[in-house]
Amino acid sequence: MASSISMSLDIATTFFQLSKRTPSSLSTFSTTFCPQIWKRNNKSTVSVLVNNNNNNNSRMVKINKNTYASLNKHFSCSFSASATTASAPQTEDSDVLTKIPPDDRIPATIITGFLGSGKTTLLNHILNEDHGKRIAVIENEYGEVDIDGSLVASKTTGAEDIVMLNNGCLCCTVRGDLVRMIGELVSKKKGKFDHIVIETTGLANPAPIIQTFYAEDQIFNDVKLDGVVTLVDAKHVGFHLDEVKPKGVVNEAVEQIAYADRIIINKTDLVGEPNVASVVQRIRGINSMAQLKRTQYGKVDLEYVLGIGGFDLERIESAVDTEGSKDDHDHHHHHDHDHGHDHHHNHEHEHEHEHKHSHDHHAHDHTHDPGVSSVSIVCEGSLDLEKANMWLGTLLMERSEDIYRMKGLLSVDGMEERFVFQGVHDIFQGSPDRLWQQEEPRINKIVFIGKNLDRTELEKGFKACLM
Ligand SMILES: Nc1nc2c(ncn2[C@@H]2O[C@H](COP(=O)(O)OP(=O)(O)OP(=O)(O)O)[C@@H](O)[C@H]2O)c(=O)[nH]1
Repeated sequence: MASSISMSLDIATTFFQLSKRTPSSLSTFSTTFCPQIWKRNNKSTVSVLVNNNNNNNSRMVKINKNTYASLNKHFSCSFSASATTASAPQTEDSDVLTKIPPDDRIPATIITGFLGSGKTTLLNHILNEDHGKRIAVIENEYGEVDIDGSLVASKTTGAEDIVMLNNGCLCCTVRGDLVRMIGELVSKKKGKFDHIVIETTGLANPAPIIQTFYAEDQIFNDVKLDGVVTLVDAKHVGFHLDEVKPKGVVNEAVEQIAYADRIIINKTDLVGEPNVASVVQRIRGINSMAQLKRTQYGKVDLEYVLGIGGFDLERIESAVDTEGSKDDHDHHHHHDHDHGHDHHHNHEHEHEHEHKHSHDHHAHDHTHDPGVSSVSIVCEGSLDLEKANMWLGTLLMERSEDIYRMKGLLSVDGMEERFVFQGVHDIFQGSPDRLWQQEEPRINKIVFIGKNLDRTELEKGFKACLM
């Protein structure tokens, strides 16, 4: 074990290893954010927020340009890092370390989806189901009259349900309101509810809402993001996805799918199976990580939408493991695959075979795809720590705007535990988790979802880090 401990300490000095942020009293410090020089206390865990944009994160510190000059030429970025005492501190003499401490914060689910896709219908379904959970609802209505609010309110039966309303779009004008609302909920009603559900407007881009959960200490310490659920209107989604936006303007329908942990293809009563199959195919091209379900009137099991753990490091494995094959409609897929196959469907069934080698035969070629897509890398072997640090660090600095979400499970040379990580743009969380078993093949798995992803380049970068 001694070697493991010294390795842990060694790795702890690096960017790669320093990033599990746990809720607690946050202490903030400035850092040059340099893997080689930054040391952490072994009894603390740390998260890193790499910030490329002008978000007004109060913990932002300027990077020391000289230190990082060799790593990155584009030095407009600033960085912040926060150290916090882990709730399950590691001790130097403990044999088996609890790497990922328990998290008892209140879970929050974001329900998103284009206008009319069925968000309120789903919300009502959630509130009316007999699940024993006390749910606080934050409703975001864009416009003067909060029609959605009254719809929800009229159907809300549980006394603990709290309906909160506001005007403006959560993703732009009212982020501050969201922070305040959650803050108020927590301070005034803590203990009176078990889950927060936030329904966004149909035009919301989920990214800033997701980031709010990490950027604001006030929220981060009490509430954890459980997952993003995206409703898709089976009939109209194709039209929305195709909509060409002016340069620099996001296509919300694409964004909402890209950030999702769970996708609900709703209104399947309005279209035939071939249409649904093609919708599935398009969605898979954007987001191959999310689970997918087809429904009518948002009728899904509540476990599908609540308690997802989409941002939990403990659940990375299940996210990257079955990546690409998580459609509730397997039967139809096999059917489509047999008769009307194309490379997208192949993709959904080929991961099993690809574990022994990297994705040279990856059926889903997104190379130079200017749109939003998914790229996965599955490859056996162990990574050179320094190279991997450099690769991921550089990638985050240069491409964080384009990388919407990423999840990974890595084997690092000399490290006895698996390293798991997840990221949303400039937010990166990582931690060692369980030990590799003796006979277990050391397979690395990474999934990226983002814009302008070049699979060949990503694979090349990854492979260059292998021992
Ligand atoms: N046919 C059909 N209609 C549905 C289904 N689900 C919801 N609807 C109807 O679609 C309309 C829009 O549903 P909402 O739940 O209000 O959709 P929303 O996403 O909250 O809409 P916005 O708040 O405008 O973004 C309502 O009239 C629903 O009754 C479905 O599966 N099939």
